[in-house]
Amino acid sequence: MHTCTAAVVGASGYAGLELTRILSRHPRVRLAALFSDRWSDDEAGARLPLQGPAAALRYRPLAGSADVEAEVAFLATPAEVSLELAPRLLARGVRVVDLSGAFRLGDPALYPQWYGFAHDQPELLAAAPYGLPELCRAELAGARLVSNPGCYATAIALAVAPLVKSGLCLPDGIAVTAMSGVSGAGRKASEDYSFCEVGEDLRAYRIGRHQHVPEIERTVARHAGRCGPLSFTPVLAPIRRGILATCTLRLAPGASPGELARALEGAYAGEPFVRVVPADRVKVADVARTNRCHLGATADVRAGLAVAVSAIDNLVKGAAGQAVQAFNAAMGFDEALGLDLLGG
Ligand SMILES: NC(=O)C1=CN([C@@H]2O[C@H](COP(=O)(O)OP(=O)(O)OC[C@H]3O[C@@H](n4cnc5c(N)ncnc54)[C@H](OP(=O)(O)O)[C@@H]3O)[C@@H](O)[C@H]2O)C=CC1
Ligand SMILES: CC(=O)N[C@@H](CCC(=O)OP(=O)(O)O)C(=O)O
Repeated sequence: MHTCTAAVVGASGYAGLELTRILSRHPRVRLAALFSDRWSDDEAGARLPLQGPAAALRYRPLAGSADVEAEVAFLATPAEVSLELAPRLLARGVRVVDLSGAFRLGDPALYPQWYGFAHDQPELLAAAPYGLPELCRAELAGARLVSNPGCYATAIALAVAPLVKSGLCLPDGIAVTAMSGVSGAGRKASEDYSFCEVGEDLRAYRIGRHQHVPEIERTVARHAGRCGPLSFTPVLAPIRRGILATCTLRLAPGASPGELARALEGAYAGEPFVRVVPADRVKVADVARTNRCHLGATADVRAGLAVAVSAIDNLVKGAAGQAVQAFNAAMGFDEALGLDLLGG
């Protein structure tokens, strides 16, 4: 049975740590290299409670990552860093799963506005399959470059896309508010994310201009045929991890409340990581440290609106777990390999 050698770049970050944990226990993966500048030469076992051979690996500086001797590299790096690394690694025959937004939007013209940099890899951008297996599985088999979805985008697209596709909700006028734990911002040492600023507080940010807006619109449109401009308000919440997204959609004429939950159940029947539950039972605590998304929908008939609620762990289904799920799909492995130990 083939065992795939893997490297994690950005291994000292929150997503990189989670990837290291998951990959160190993946039955078809051997972790071969961990790249981190700040932890260069430290033993992985001294930073994380790892078991097995992964504990003896030493972090290596990112400068040497052109020499990645692994079949697959997981890039848990900022988007500009991934944009530079991915083509170099692909040219050396290394398969790449990128956790950043560098390859998510399809169109290079969108990058200056939403990510603040110009994109110089239009061919890779056009060709990179989107690593959200529940909605884009067909693209993933054999992929050499996987573009892993954003955390908010995962929670929101999984809730919204089937409701629009079913015709029960309209593609225009969708509005979403989603709260995220602070780990969503990465290991930033800035005042805004310090304990005293974040603790016991809630605040909205980047209203209507968050980088996941075009990603969500693209994913819903590809799955459901159309998605009008979507309004998104992210909110920073005083928890470590987890996202709760509340999505409001206009009900189509004649759509009945009971049909909404049935549309979600039909869309995700047989999916190991998506559970449909009553909308007021969707809880971050139930998905924390797992690769699951819990979601539900109900109708506010008086207002003519559907309300869909979705919860994920931003570091697992929103980042590292999803990356491993998409990697499994690309390799032809069972999608749950290495992820089942995180909790069923
Ligand atoms: N946190 C989350 O919930 C999610 C994150 N993502 C994406 O995954 C990627 C990693 O995120 P996350 O782990 O949160 O980020 P962190 O900030 O926690 O970690 C990023 C890591 O990348 C390395 N790095 C390499 N080059 C640079 C650079 N120029 N500037 C800063 N860091 C650099 C750093 O390691 P070192 O200094 O040791 O080399 C750092 O630890 C990002 O693209 C992020 O947008 C996606 C979905 C969810
Ligand atoms: C709380 C918080 O700050 N969250 C991050 C989510 C980052 C993410 O998912 O990633 P990409 O940068 O890869 O799109 C944000 O809003 O930017």
